[in-house]
Amino acid sequence: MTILDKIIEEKRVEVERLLTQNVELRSEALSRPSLFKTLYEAEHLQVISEIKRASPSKGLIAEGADPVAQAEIYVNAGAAAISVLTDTPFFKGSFDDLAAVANHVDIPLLCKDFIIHQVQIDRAKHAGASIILLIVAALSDRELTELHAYATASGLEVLVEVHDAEELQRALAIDAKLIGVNNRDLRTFTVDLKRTEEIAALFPFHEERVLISESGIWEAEDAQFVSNAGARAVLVGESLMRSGNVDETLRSLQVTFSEVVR
Ligand SMILES: O=P(O)(O)OC[C@@H](O)[C@@H](O)c1c[nH]c2ccccc12
Repeated sequence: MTILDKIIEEKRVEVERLLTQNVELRSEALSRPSLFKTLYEAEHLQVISEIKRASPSKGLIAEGADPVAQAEIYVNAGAAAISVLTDTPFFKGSFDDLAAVANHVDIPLLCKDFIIHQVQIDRAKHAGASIILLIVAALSDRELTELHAYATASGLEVLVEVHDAEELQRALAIDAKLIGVNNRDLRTFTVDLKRTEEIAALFPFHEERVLISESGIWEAEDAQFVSNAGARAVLVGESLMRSGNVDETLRSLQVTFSEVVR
């Protein structure tokens, strides 16, 4: 059993609990700018900055981090959006972290979790997120289609995460606009930025879609590599959480675009 299977198993328990507890998850209409628009109109590589306390591959990263203080640094350093991990058992995040950040920043906000049921989408929106993540590898075609439609109808944007050519086709089949390549294999934890290059070679850049490169971005050179391949944004967690100068690290990643996306 892979770690992804274990996480999904845990999510099924979480969903059962949410459904039986009948938690009140109605929420107001959203008022955050569109991430798609922000990225599509950008003039240089954009950074989606993540609040990440721990991960199954790295263990503790920054357990005691203050998500609000971290988010404020991200905003001031020009982050296009903020991602907050909300899974507790494996990532030590929470919906309290997400809600706290939501109350302090007004840029696009991603609820980073393993979504397998609509009730999790309601919960993400309730906590103040404007974007949810759907991981193609964790979902059947039917689940992917239904959850994508449900989130979109709820007024949320959806980042659809892929790892190979077949998953890219599944993302395109549901007309995903924001497509993320995870450079980390969620089954083996191997990180390879060439994943972005491979997917970019198959990506329909002439259509109104945005390619985002996720994971394993540490320095400007990494950012430039995926930017040259055609990414409009990077999703960065660990290097920002560990940085002694978050502002400087984040600014250094906002490199120039390649011709591919112009
Ligand atoms: O810490 P990194 O290597 O910069 O990675 C950030 C982000 O891409 C990673 O946290 C991530 C990408 N997709 C995910 C899906 C679930 C959990 C986490 C992730």
